[in-house]
Amino acid sequence: MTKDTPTILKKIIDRKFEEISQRKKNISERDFEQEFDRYAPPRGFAEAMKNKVAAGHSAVIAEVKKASPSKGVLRENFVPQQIAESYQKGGAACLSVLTDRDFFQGHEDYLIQIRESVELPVIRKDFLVDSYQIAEAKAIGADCVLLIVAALDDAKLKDLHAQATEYGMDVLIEVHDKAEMESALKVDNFLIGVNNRNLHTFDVSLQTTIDLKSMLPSDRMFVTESGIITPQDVALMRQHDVNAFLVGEAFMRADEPGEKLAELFGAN
Ligand SMILES: O=P(O)(O)OC[C@@H](O)[C@@H](O)c1c[nH]c2ccccc12
Repeated sequence: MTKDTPTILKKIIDRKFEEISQRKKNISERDFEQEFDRYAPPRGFAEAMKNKVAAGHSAVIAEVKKASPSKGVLRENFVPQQIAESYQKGGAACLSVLTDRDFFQGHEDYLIQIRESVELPVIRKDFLVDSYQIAEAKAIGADCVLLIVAALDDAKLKDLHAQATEYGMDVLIEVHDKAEMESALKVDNFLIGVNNRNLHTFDVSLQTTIDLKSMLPSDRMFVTESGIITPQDVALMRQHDVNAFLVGEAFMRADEPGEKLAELFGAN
């Protein structure tokens, strides 16, 4: 890959800006504001994570994701509410719902449906780069939003974080390397996710978590994200004192996603 080759992340973000400008023609940020109370009150996402850990369990964010750019379709039999109910039974702390349509075959409606069918807090998983999308997340009932440092400069990260917080949502700030971790730590936020997948190349290595773990002050929660597939992966993360996880693929490929969750994490 040369310096000028557009990375996967860059392609996704270019498309996001197009999507946002199209959506703005139909619905304004003001329109979203009218909807803010529809799904109130927000469910404490960070609180649910903390409670699991305080009770001596792993805190698992279980992801509802039909497809990904690197793996294609992960699950043919995709019924969002069924998956969410299965996760709730299996002991998930929180749910993650992909809303990106073009690359992950997600939808905002999945988040709405899921939040109506379970009691768990839900994060809107998307590539959020504009205040419009934060307002949209609030309007569809998201309890938390993902902010990806690789997609934002420091000023934008700070602004979107402030906006989400003002709306009463929690934030998961995602990083992949030391420089991004430094940016993330400039923001006063509890949940810091380390994505083991490089969003430019989509290569995955759990070593990313191991390398960045010591940078996080103990008053924050470290969430390891992506590439957790086997009991050995879980054991390796626990050896490094990581007890919060974000898992998608391993669950989505299982017939009963929640049973797979209980099998991978239940022993603890
Ligand atoms: O399916 P996996 O490898 O268990 O990964 C889940 C989650 O971490 C991954 O979907 C993810 C992490 N950060 C993202 C940002 C955008 C889209 C997706 C993601």
